[in-house]
Amino acid sequence: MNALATTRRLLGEAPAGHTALLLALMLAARLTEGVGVLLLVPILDSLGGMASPATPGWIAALLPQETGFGPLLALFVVLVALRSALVFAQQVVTVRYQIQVVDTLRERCFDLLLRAEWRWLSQQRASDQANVLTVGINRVATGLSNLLTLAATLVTTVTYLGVALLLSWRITLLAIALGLLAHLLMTGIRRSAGDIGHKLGVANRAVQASIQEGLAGVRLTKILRNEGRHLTSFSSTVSALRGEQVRFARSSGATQRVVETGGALVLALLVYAGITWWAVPVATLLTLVLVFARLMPQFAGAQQSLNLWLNAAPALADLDAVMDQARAHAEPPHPPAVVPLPVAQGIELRNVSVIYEGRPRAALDGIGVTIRARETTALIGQSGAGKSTLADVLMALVTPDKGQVLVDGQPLAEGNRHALRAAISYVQQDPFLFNDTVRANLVWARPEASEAEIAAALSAAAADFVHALPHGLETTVGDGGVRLSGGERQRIALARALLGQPSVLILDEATSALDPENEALVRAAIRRLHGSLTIVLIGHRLSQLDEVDQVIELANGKVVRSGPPVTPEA
Ligand SMILES: Nc1ncnc2c1ncn2[C@@H]1O[C@H](COP(=O)(O)OP(=O)(O)OP(=O)(O)O)[C@@H](O)[C@H]1O
Repeated sequence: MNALATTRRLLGEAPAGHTALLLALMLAARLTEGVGVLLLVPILDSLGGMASPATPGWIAALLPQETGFGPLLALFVVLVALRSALVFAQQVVTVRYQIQVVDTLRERCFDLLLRAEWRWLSQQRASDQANVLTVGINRVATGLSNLLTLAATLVTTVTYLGVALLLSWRITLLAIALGLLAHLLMTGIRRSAGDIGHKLGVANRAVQASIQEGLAGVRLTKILRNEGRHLTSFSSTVSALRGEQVRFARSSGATQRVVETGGALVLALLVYAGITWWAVPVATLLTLVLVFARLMPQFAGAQQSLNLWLNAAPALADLDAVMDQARAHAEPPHPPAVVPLPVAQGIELRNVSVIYEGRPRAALDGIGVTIRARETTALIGQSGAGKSTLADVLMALVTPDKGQVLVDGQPLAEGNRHALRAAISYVQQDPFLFNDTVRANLVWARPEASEAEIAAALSAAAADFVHALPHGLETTVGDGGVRLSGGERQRIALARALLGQPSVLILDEATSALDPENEALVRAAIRRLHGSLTIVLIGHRLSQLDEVDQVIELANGKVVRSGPPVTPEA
């Protein structure tokens, strides 16, 4: 995406009224400033002592007859105060404008990601998405603020040039010609700003991934005593980022200094031309020098803003790419109030196949199984056999590439995916808990749950230990539940799943990481639930087959065994 398209895209995000107000404020502030500058000519004239009066006839005609030095100065101060008020209003509106555009973009991107198909999401790098939503969007904000500064600078430049044209068109045209030449000479610098911006995006993603993965795997890092290696790899990604930042600072700093020096040269040339070639009156020349002296930093600022904008533009392109992909993989929208499907008879997978992109082998290959209602089904198989994928199909998280899902004998309609999901609760091997209280973690499944329902769910999940915690239900569990043991986390996750009042409960390796005591507690809880709801137990092998009505064994994405459990010979 080039910078122009990016600009159009960003402005498209802003409410038109806001853009118009901002431009109107910029224009009014700059016009007031221009009038104030023009007023300097009669003020200088009124001081007397000038060789020849310079006030053009049209300015004199606008002023009351014989306006003295005092009233002219007072008018000047009023104009400066008015300009300050307008600039202040413009600054406030600019910040609001910027916040609104950036927050809208961030929220829309986050929403698109949350509503994307799980199959696509699971293949993305979460740290890249986090980077786009944090660092990337901040770069977009910086870019936008520079774009607005650029707009303000351009309005100021046009106003000043207008004032200068009114005073001396020859000097002004010479100044414009020199300015355009300088702009052309800086083409290379602008191109490099865009290029560095792109590299900064890559470097930022690497740093984010390094932080996220480093922190997520800190336990393993400690065990393997790999702290030093992690730090080295982190430092090298950071130093790559810093390298790009320094390159950019050097190129934009050089631009400023070149513009500053070139500016002095241009100013000297203009004064020389004004005095020796065109005999411009001193008051006019002094005012013009003031105008151009103020224009030089504006010009330098415009170059700087342009560079910063070009540098930030790739971040918006990255954001757009993520949003486009998420949009392309969006799940069908669901109605605001989802009524769970009853799942009174069961869920049947008929000849279901799932092939992940880039994988030579199907994760599920022509699967035909029925999960019967209010029975407990054990889904077993070696690692990679396809168990989790099958669970994802059952939960309507993954739509099969081939075959059908039938709920109570009816093919599952696209629009009913959320209704099926609402009927199912899922507990995974490493349950996810928010860094909040136990209560908040539980009611996440059903915000309207009563105290009695919470207590019943805790009891059914053998999680009554919660009442003995220092603050009971109000105890904070820490990041991901670190302040609880694995077994406690698992039982809270089970209680949360039960609080959702599911028809189907899927436990994905829910006990495999637990010690025998905790495993026995969770298993006993599951046993008590037998017959009251549909349960799917996922595991590599089934060490304890009690209360299991059906065993489905998968290997290489195919069903290799299905039927009642075989009781070992006594
Ligand atoms: N998001 C994904 N993208 C690409 N391939 C995937 C994805 N998820 C699973 N697979 C592949 O699909 C196959 C089945 O994986 P799945 O996770 O369903 O097996 P599993 O039986 O649950 O394994 P485990 O017991 O190790 O969790 C594997 O070859 C796996 O690598």
